[in-house]
Amino acid sequence: MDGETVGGRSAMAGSGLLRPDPAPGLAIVVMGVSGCGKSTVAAMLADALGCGFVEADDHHSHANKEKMSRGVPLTDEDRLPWLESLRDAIRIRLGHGEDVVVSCSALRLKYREVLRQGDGAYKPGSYAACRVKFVCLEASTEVIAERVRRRAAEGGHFMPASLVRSQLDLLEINAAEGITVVDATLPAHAIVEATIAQFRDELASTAC
Ligand SMILES: Nc1ncnc2c1ncn2[C@@H]1O[C@H](COP(=O)(O)OP(=O)(O)O)[C@@H](O)[C@H]1O
Ligand SMILES: O=C(O)[C@H](O)[C@@H](O)[C@H](O)[C@H](O)COP(=O)(O)O
Repeated sequence: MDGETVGGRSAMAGSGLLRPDPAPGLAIVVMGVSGCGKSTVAAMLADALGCGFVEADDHHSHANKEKMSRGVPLTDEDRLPWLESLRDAIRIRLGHGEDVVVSCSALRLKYREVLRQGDGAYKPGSYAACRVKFVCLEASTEVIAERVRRRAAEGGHFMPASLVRSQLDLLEINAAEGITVVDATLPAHAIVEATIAQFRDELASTAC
């Protein structure tokens, strides 16, 4: 039987039963410099929530990956289509009322503003109301450099250790944005648990 909306709630026509609107879904972007652990944490978080996972590295053009592998930082022009592709992926999930976890460096406010537009109702600057939230993993330069060096030496990633400096130089966090900053040296499962606890009331997902 078709439902109808009554006073912001769905009613089963004829049955008299009121059903709350479905939760609108939440996007959690795990952000930070290369090597901070965002892919590791984001994949575990999506798994725990039973929701979709968007890995930003999978949205880079071949040209972007090739440039970074040569040790050349991306320009904002290189980043824009990448960020827009991630914004669109977020918008699709939120449009379906689903949660989604995204792993993306999102180092600057202007990059995060593109991702926030994944919430079609987002008004620039209304950070608290936005359905796109950010969790930033932070660690010392030494810890980050060691992780990236080890990962590159194992041959599993295009990002060279030489780009760590430019990543750290770009990272900006503005207090007004309300970004959750987490110690990236904590065990990944502890970061996942703390993140779920923080956003529990806003998540559509009940699978954790
Ligand atoms: N919480 C953690 N504690 C210790 N090592 C970690 C942690 N998270 C990730 N790592 C390791 O650090 C390296 C970089 O992690 P990765 O998830 O690829 O980072 P990013 O996606 O931010 O570049 C990997 O070798 C990974 O196994
Ligand atoms: O795992 C990593 O090392 C990062 O995710 C990396 O692959 C990311 O794609 C770059 O950070 C490019 O973007 P920025 O130059 O904007 O950080």
